[in-house]
Amino acid sequence: MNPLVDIRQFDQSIWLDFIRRKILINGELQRRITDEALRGVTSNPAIFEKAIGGSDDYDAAIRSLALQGKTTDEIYTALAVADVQHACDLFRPLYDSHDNASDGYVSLEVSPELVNDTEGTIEEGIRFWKAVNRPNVMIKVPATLEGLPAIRRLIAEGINVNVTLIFGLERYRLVAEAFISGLEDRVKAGLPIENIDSVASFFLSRIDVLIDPLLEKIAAEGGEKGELAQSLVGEVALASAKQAYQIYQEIFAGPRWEALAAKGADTQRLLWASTGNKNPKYDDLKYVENLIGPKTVNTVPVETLDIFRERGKSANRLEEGLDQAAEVLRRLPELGINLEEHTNFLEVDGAKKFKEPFAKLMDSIEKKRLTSLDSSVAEATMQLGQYQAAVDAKIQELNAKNFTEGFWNKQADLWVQDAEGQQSIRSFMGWLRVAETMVGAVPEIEQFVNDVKAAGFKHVVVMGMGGSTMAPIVFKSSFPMGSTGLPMSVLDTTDPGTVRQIEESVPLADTLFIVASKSGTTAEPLAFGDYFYDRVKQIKGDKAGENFVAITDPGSKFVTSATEQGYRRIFLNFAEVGGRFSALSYFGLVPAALYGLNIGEILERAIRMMRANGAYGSVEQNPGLELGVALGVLAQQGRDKLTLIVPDSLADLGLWLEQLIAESTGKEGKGILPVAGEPAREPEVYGQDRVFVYVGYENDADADNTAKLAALQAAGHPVISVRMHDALDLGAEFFRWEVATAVASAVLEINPFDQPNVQAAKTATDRLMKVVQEQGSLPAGDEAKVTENGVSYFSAVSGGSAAEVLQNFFGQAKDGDFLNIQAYLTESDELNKGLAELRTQVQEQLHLATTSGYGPRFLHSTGQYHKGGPDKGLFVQFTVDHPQDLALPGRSYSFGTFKNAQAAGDLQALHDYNRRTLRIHLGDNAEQGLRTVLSALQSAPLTAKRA
Ligand SMILES: O=C(CO)[C@@H](O)[C@H](O)[C@H](O)[C@H](O)COP(=O)(O)O
Ligand SMILES: O=C[C@H](O)COP(=O)(O)O
Repeated sequence: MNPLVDIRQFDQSIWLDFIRRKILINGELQRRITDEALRGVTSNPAIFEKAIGGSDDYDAAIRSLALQGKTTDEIYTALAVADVQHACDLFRPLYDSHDNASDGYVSLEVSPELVNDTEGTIEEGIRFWKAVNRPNVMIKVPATLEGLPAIRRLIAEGINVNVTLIFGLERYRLVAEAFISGLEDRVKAGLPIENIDSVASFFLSRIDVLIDPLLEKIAAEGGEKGELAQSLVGEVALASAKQAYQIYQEIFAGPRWEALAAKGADTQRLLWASTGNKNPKYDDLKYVENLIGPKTVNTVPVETLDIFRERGKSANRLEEGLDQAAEVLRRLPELGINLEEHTNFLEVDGAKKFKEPFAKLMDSIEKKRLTSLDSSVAEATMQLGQYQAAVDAKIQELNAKNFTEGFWNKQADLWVQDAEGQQSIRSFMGWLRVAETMVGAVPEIEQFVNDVKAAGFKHVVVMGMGGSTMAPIVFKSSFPMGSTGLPMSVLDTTDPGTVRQIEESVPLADTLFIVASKSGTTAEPLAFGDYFYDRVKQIKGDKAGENFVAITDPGSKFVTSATEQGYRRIFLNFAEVGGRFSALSYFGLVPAALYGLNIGEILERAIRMMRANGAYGSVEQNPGLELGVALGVLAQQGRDKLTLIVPDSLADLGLWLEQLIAESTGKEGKGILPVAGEPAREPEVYGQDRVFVYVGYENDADADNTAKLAALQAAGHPVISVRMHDALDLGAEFFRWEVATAVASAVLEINPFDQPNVQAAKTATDRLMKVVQEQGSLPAGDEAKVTENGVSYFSAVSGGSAAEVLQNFFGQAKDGDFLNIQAYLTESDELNKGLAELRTQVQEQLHLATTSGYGPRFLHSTGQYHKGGPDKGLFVQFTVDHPQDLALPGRSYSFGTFKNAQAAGDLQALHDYNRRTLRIHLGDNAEQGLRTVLSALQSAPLTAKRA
C-alpha cells in the first residue's frame, strides 16, 4: 500500500508545506489529494516568495492588479488569497466529508512584519479570514509573546488558527492556553465552538540545525561530557516533539477541557513543521517516520513527501522511547545548553527567515508593478477632416459634464431619460469591470483546461449564437492555436450542412462540446446541445455528459437541464453582462483558454484599456470616449456606415464589431451600420455616408490598405486607424470598442444594452415552428415573381425576368441606402466569392454600402439594426433546399425546417417593418444557383433613384 495512504490508520494527517499556482492549475495538488491522501496545505511568506518571486506564473495578474492602481501590498494579498482560495476549494470535498478528522485546511500566514504586533495581527487575521471567505482556511499567527493574545482573540472571533514558529515546550503550553481561553471567551459570549479548528506548529529540523553543532563541539572535546554530548546529537528535536505530545495529552484532558469538549470543541492538534531534513547524515524521513501518532499533523515539503511515498514506513512511534526523550531534555543543561534560550533565538531567527524573503518578494512585486504602469494602449489616429470641429465640441461638452466619471458610475441619464430605460441600462453595465473579476478566475479556467486535456479530449466545439460565440470566433481566427491548446470549431448556425460538416470533422467521443447561452433559452444552442448530446450518447451512453460544458447565467433553466444531463462543468456567467459585451467574461475566455491562449494577458491588456479610459481615476484623454464621440457625431452628420478595413489576419473581427455596433445602436430609427468584408477601394466607388476604420498591427505595414486609406482621407472621407501591438491587444480593443459603442449610443441618445427588435424575428419564427409542429411543414409562402434556371425570385417589385426583378429591386436605392445580403446557406469559399462579387457590383454601380451575413447568425447580430435602425436597407435573402437535412432528436422537425422557419420569420419581420426585400431561392445547389443570379445581374446594369 502507498505509505501516504497507510499512514492514515495511525490517525496522522499529512499536509503539504508548499503552494504555488502551477500545482493548483496543472492538477498536481488534486492528484495528491486523490491518490496520496493529502489532507491539507500550509503556506508561509518564504513559500510565497518562491512561488511568486521565483516564477513568472503570476506576472500577468501582477500587471493587471497594478494597472488597477493596487499597492504592492494589495497585490501580494490578492495573489496569496486567490491561491489559498483555490486550494481551499480543492480540499473542500474532504473538509465537508463525514470523516474529515479536522482536515482539509489551507493555511495563510499574516505578514511577518506583524510578528510583534498584537493588534496588527488581529486586524490582518480578520481581514485575511474575510478575504479568503472559506471555512477551511486557517490563519497562521506566530507564537511570539505578542502573538499569544492575538491567537486568543482570533479563536474567540471564530477564526481557525494555525499557530506557527513554536520551538519550545514552555511556549507551547502558552499557545494551548491561548487557544483554550479563546474558546472559553466564545462560550462566555454564547457563541458556538464546534466548527473552530486550530493546530500548533512545532518546528523541528531547525532545533537540530542549531543544537547539533554545539553538541558536536563538546563531543570533540572528549571526556564524559563529550560522550554525553555525542549521545544527544540529533536527538533534541525529536525529544522536544515527543515531550510536546505528552503535554498535548495532558492539556487536552481533565475537567477544564472536558467542559469545552462537551460543547463540541476539538483539540488543537500538534503539527510537525520544518520537517524537511537538513543534515545529510540523517535519514530524509527522520522528522516524518519518528513522529507518527494519533491526532497529529505533519506538514512536509514536496521532496520529503515524495521520498515518503517511495519508501516510507508507517508505525505509531510518537510514544516510543518517551523516557529517553525526557532524559535528552533533562541532561542538556549538564552540557551548559539552555534549550529555552536557544528556542528564543530560534523564534527571533524564524521571524527573520520569514521577513527577509517577504521583503524580497515585496521588492520584486514593486518592480513589476512600476514597469506595468509604463506601457500604453495602442493609439487611435483620427483624421476627421471637416467633422473634427463638431467632434471636438462634443468631447468638450461631455467633459464639461464629467461624462467619464458618470459613465463609470453607471449614470444612466447619460443615455436616456425614461426611468425604465435607465433601470435597464444600469442593470447591464456589469461589463465595465468584468475583466477585473475574470483576472481572479484565470487559475480556475486554466485548471479546467488542464483537466480537460488530462481527460484525453482532442477537440473543442463551441456552440451558441451571437454574443455567446462571436468572441471565440475572433480568437480562433486571429491567433494560431496556442501550444497548450486544443483545436476548436465554432457552431453558430442551424444550417444542416454546417452541422454535418462539424460532426464529420471532429472525433465525437473525444470532443468537448461547449453550449454557450446567456439566457439558456435560445432555441439554436439548445438544439445544438440536444443534437450532439444524442450523438455522443450513442457512443458513451450515460457518460455523454462528460463531453459537455455549459456557459450560462445563474438561475437559467439551462442550468437545471445541464445538471440533469450530467454536464462536466457549468460556468455561471454574470446576469449584468449582456451577450455582445461578454467577450471578456467566461463566454470569451473559456474557449480562448481551451484554444491555448494566454487569457491572463488578454485580460491585462483589457485592464490597461480600462485604465486609459478612466476606470481608476481621471484621465486627460479617454480613447474609448473619443472614438465613441467621433462615431456618434459622424453618424448624426450622415457618415453612419462604419466601414471596417482589416488585414486578412483580422478578417473575423468584423463579425464581433458588427454585432456590438449594429445591435447596440440600431434602434428607434437611428444607428451606425457596421460594414465588414468590403475590401478597401478607390474613393469613387463610395457614397458620402462612410467613415473608414482600420484595425491592424503596428508591425504590419499593410501597404495596400494603408495607401487606399490615405487616398480615401485625401478625398475627404473621415478615417480612423488603430494599430495593435499584437493579437493579445484584442483584449484592449474589445474594451475600447465596447466603451466607444456605449458612448456613441449616448451621443445618439439611445439605450445601447437592449435589442427590442431582435424579438420580432424570434416571435415570427416561433409562430411558424408551431405551424410545423401542428401541420408537419411550413405554410406555403408567396408565389415567386419569376423562376428562371431553377432560381426563384420573391419580392414586392415586379419584373418578367430575373434581370428585370433585380433591376427593379435595386432601382429603389437612394443615396445613403445599403444592401444587406442574408445568406441562409452552408458557408463555402465559392459562395463567399460569389457573394463578394454581388457586393462589388452593387457597390460599383450604385455606390451603396454593402453588408453580408450568413443566417441565422446575423439574426442575433445585425438583425436588430435591420428592423430597428433607419429604413435604408435593401435586403436580399438567399435560401436553398436542404436535400441532406438532419433530424433533431426528440423533435418533430429537422435543422433544415428550423432554418427555413428562421429565414421566413425574419422575412416576415422585415415586411412588418416595411423593409424592401428580395428573396432568392437558389434551388438545391447554392453555388450553381448563385452563379445563375450573378449572370442575370451581368445582363442587367443597375441604376438607382438618386435622392
Ligand atoms: O508553519 C508551518 C506550518 O504551520 C510551515 O509552513 C512552516 O512555516 C515550515 O514548515 C517551515 O517554515 C519550514 O522550515 P524549514 O524547513 O525551512 O526550516
Ligand atoms: O447575442 C446573443 C444571442 O442572441 C444569444 O443569446 P443567448 O446567449 O442568451 O443564447
